[in-house]
Amino acid sequence: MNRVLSPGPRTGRVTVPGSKSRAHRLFLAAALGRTPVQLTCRGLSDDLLATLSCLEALGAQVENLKGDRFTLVPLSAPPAGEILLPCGESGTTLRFLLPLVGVLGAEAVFQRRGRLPRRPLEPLLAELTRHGMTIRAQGDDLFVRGHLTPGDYTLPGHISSQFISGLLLALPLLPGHSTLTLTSPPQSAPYIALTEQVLRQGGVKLRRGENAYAIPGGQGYALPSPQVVEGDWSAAAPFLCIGALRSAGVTVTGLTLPSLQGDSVLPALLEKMGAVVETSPQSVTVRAGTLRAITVDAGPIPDLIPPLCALCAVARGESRIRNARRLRDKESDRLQGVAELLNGLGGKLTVDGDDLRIFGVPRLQGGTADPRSDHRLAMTAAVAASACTGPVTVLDSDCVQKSYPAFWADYGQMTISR
Ligand SMILES: O=C(O)C1=C[C@@H](OP(=O)(O)O)[C@@H](O)[C@H](O)C1
Ligand SMILES: C=C(OP(=O)(O)O)C(=O)O
Repeated sequence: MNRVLSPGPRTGRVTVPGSKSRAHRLFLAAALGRTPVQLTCRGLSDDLLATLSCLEALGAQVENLKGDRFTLVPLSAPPAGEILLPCGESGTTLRFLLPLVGVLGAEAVFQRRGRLPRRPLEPLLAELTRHGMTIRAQGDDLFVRGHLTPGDYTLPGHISSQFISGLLLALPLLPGHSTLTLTSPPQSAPYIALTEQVLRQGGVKLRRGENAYAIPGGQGYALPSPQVVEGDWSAAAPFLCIGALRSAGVTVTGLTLPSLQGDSVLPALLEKMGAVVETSPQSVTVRAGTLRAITVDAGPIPDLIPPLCALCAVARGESRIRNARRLRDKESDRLQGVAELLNGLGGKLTVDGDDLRIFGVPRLQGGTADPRSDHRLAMTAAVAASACTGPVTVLDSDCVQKSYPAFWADYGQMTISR
């Protein structure tokens, strides 16, 4: 559905959904444990529902679903025969479940939608194949069988941290000792820290050396119950950026500080740009200041970059987003996509190799924004509308379902304050 956004700065208060990254990991750890875990996660998104559907297909059970709360009953043995795993467009679901299916020795078909079949997977597939699994692509589906064996695994660190997280979650369940060596320094490193946090909470041990892990086998998950998933800093980002455009500001609740989520660095980045930030244990409020350009390394915070670019588009001076090549491998080519989307609304952005250069202008004009079916680009258009003089038409705005189904409802509740 196309959606027309009125121009102008917004003010209001928003409660964000539970962290998608933390929830994926907790759901897996719960499904692989011995006793049921009660989970509360505000605003389950399509990606999280995909993970839950796959875990159910593998034999776990979702029980007593009431609003945002449910009980996950662990899987014992996966059902015999070919199991269909509907991953939707979720990279995390696919990359985390591939090695786990090998641990379970299940025969499965990973179903991929949207851009997912074209996102990077090769290095992970090569390691899984080298360690006992058979993987065959047919159209958008991946046919997988075989038992994963313990041993020495090697992965590049700079393509997707999800390859690394997937192996770290699965290898401790194998009967023997494994190692995982990274051949290049990890990007998206905070996401690996989130994985290590859930492993610790599940009582799973591993030793981290420099770019290598030693992973004892024969372990199992024992996640304490209940678990309440903390708020999602990536989902909060568009609203916090909108707050920086108006002195009345925006308050976001449901977040935790400090948090291991890499995107929790946003308040510090906004302060550096000149916004006024107040944090309390319950909320974060961002208000306008005189916005100035910033230079940011996209490596640890890829999902923050699109909404931040909308703010940089109207900050004084030239902003630089460095090391942003991996933005090309997300639900869309976000490097090109964010530049074209904001330029279409009156911004001045250029892609310069792996960097983005953003030349701040006083106001954006508005127009049509094509998010390329990418939720983070659709939310970026919503930030941009707050800095526009004319309306913004967002094409295919429902793509926000991937991470934040209530996004437009929450956005619509803010008031436009001129
Ligand atoms: O592990 C995770 O939860 C994620 C890791 C990041 O991907 P990459 O490691 O591919 O950068 C991030 O962009 C994605 O939205 C979620
Ligand atoms: C890239 C994302 O998710 P995934 O890799 O899980 O598809 C995202 O949510 O921005």
